[in-house]
Amino acid sequence: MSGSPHILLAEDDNAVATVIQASLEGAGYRVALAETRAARDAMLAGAAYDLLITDVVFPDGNGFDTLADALANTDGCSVIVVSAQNTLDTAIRAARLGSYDYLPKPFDLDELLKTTAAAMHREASAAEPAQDPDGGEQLLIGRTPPMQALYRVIARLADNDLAVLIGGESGTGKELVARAIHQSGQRAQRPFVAINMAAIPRDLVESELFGHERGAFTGANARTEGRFGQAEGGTLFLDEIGDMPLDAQTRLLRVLQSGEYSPVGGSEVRRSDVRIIAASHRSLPDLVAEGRFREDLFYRLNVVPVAVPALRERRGDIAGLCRHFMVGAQDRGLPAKTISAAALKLIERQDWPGNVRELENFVYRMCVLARGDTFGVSDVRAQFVTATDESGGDVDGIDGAIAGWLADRAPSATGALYDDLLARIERPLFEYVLGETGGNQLRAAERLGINRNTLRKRLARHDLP
Ligand SMILES: Nc1ncnc2c1ncn2[C@@H]1O[C@H](COP(=O)(O)OP(=O)(O)OP(=O)(O)O)[C@@H](O)[C@H]1O
Repeated sequence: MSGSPHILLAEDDNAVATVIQASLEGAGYRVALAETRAARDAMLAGAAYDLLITDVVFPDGNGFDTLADALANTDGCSVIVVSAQNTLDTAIRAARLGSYDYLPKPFDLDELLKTTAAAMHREASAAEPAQDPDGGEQLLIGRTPPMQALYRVIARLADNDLAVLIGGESGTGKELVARAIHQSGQRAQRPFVAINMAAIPRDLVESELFGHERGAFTGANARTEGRFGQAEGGTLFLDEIGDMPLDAQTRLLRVLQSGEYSPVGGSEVRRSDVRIIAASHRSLPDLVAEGRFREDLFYRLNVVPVAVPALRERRGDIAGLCRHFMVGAQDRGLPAKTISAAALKLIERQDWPGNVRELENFVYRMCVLARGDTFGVSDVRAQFVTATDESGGDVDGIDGAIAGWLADRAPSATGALYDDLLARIERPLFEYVLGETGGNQLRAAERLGINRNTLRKRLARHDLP
């Protein structure tokens, strides 16, 4: 076995280490084990490994803090980071350290084996360890697999200037993703400038983007700097790019190709150094097919497509987002509240067609309107009813009502749920049908499809006439 690749596995949890070690050895690798950060760093200095698979949180400190130094002494050892700290910051720190990949825990052993095999065969040039940044403010909340996938893409975009096109439904967080790409990259200290194409009158788009000289058009009383100028050295975020008029698209394409632009009404040529991130909630290929978006501009912007998942595809993030927005509510001067576990379950079942923005507004509304310090199921349901009335659609329906009823009950309560729920449903059902038949029990029984005597007995049980 001495010729097979040698892996150092740094993992303080014995059970996890045993499983990973067995799986790697089963695939033919030699595996050495380090249970602390200090042991890991000492072993890296003392022997040559082809690959380090390392956890992040160790009893003797954060595994990232010493990793760059420890790797500097190795002969280009590849790294796979495995961590339960599933934040964007972890993905970015892993990428910055030149790690081959980052696997959020829990992960699939097959996935680890695939990543290990790929890391063994990768090009040596991919291993340039970069500076390890300090963890910044956490912008994006979410730890579900779709968010992990998104973090990995963002981390890979941090150290280059490739154009990015962000897709995703309205309110999913596209602008936040653009900010995260900016903040985690080398332009972080330079401006991030956002412009929403849908919000600018057609005639003003070019002057908004490139600025104008005094007197360039009626009303241009002073010289202004456009967004390209404001974003110089940083990132320009073009939101709702699908709404950009065709002539402005042509101009933008020219600027992206040449790296130069002139203000409207001016002849001075300026060089531009901005990273372009565009976003659209509409499908740009569809707009291209309809002749409303230039195909060449689409390809220029779509160098790296990034898809932001809808909230209903990551319901597991809803609780964390709710807590995040409840803290945010206090920053906005709204009352501090907590939320019951049952109410959270109800919120998690919603579809949230307006995505995170709708959830955020919902939480703020609850903070203002709910009585008491804790939102309960009834508070949440009352707000859903309001939302249904506002949208004219069925937000929750009978499934939601049953979920809410169940959520009010202790999970350990057993034995009577079925009868209790039927009794709860029977009363309004009977009342409604008897109302329709003017109190005629025979016709009500026919409509209900049950025996008249059965109906009579049940009515007596509910004290209904
Ligand atoms: N993952 C997230 N963590 C925390 N807040 C989020 C997250 N995603 C979205 N938000 C919040 O939801 C709101 C909407 O996000 P954002 O404006 O980025 O969405 P968008 O996809 O750009 O929307 P639109 O398509 O309408 O422009 C913002 O207040 C943002 O802060």
